[in-house]
Amino acid sequence: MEKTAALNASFTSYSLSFNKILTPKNSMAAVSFLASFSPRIHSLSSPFPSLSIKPKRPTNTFQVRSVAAPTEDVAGFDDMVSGKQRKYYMLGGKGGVGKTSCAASLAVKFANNGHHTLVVSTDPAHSLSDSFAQDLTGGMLVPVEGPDFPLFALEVCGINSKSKFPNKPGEAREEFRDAAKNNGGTGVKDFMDGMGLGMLAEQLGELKLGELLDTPPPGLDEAIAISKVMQFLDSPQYSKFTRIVFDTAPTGHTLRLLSLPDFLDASIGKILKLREKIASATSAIKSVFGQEETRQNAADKLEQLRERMVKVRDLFRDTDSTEFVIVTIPTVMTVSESSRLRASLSKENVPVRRLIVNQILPPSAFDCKFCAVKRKDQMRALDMIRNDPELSSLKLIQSPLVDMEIRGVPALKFMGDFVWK
Ligand SMILES: Nc1ncnc2c1ncn2[C@@H]1O[C@H](COP(=O)(O)OP(=O)(O)OP(=O)(O)O)[C@@H](O)[C@H]1O
Repeated sequence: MEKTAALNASFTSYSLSFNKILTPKNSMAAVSFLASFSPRIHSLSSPFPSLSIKPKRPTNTFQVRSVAAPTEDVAGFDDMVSGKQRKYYMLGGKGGVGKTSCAASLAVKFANNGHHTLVVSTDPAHSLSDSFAQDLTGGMLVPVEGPDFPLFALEVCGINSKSKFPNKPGEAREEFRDAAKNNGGTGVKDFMDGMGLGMLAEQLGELKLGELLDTPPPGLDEAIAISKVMQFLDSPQYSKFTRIVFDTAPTGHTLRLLSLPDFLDASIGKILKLREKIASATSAIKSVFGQEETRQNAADKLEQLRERMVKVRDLFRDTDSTEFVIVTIPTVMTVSESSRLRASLSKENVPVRRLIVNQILPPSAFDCKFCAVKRKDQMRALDMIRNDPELSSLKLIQSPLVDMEIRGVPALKFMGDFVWK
């Protein structure tokens, strides 16, 4: 009872703070612009109930159909929300394009449609707390206040986080470092160099172990975080979650994360094989590796790590339960990167169906010089999408640049209503 009252009070205060940002004047402008974007905007509930939503068609309107013609019909939000079997949505793209806002708005919409939802940030630089305007730090499940149905958030593996959650990056790295070191890391290489065992040392060198240990492959933290979240999700306590939304790290990390299992597969396999060889070489070298039991533990740890990475890769490839949504903005550079991301995801067999083009300039009858140039630029980028072999087949979701920061549950609901249709 107390909790409900607290939730309501908090929701009201969020609504109030949102209303403070959205003045009746700019809200009206935003709403009529949104109405011009799609006929379905009629159903959008304005943060100002007294304002009616009148669709009008300003001069500079982008036509969805003229931008991209998907080769296959991709179902809309109705399909994303239907069914109680668990589904995963990963949102990714270049830094700053609006991944977190889109992920958070999707999570709010799932929760408001009756799904127990979990939104997870695996981006080492989290912004879920900022996006929801609530403190969601701590590396544990935190209830998000505001949505109609339970929504939980989890920020994992922030580089500087003081997380209590057992997968902060320090631990992820230590886990990897320990496992690899016990199986023939740089210490062993130096030792063998000193003993004149050049050939074996060379073989170790080939594995680039020093590099691996000093700078663990980018994407490792995120991969370990995702794999641990998956471990939790297998437990009964988490079985209630039917929609899991991942706010992933910027493109580069995601790509490396996808190639990581293969990389680790090869490296770990080699490390384990080499360990056997070296272990039987001399008892002096054997002593470097410690007791048999310790070696076995370390070997098991490495093997577990490899298995978990493979699970993460399999999750990304599961067409029935998973979808990767690319978020971009209409600039040539960002669209080019999105195209490369799509190509890499296709190569890894990761299902992608939708492309969100965020921050499109609102239509206006009177453009200033700056806006006119900007609009032309955006048109060029949208044209690129239409002609891009990787992107043109995706369902295009156009999301307008709004004149306020998307922050807090009411704002995210507002955004969700025009992005997720
Ligand atoms: N359509 C939009 N209109 C106006 N502001 C937006 C829009 N989309 C996102 N923003 C704002 O842009 C900023 C960056 O958004 P967000 O944090 O969602 O991006 P991101 O891709 O997750 O960034 P990062 O890669 O740094 O995590 C935020 O201040 C957000 O409120």
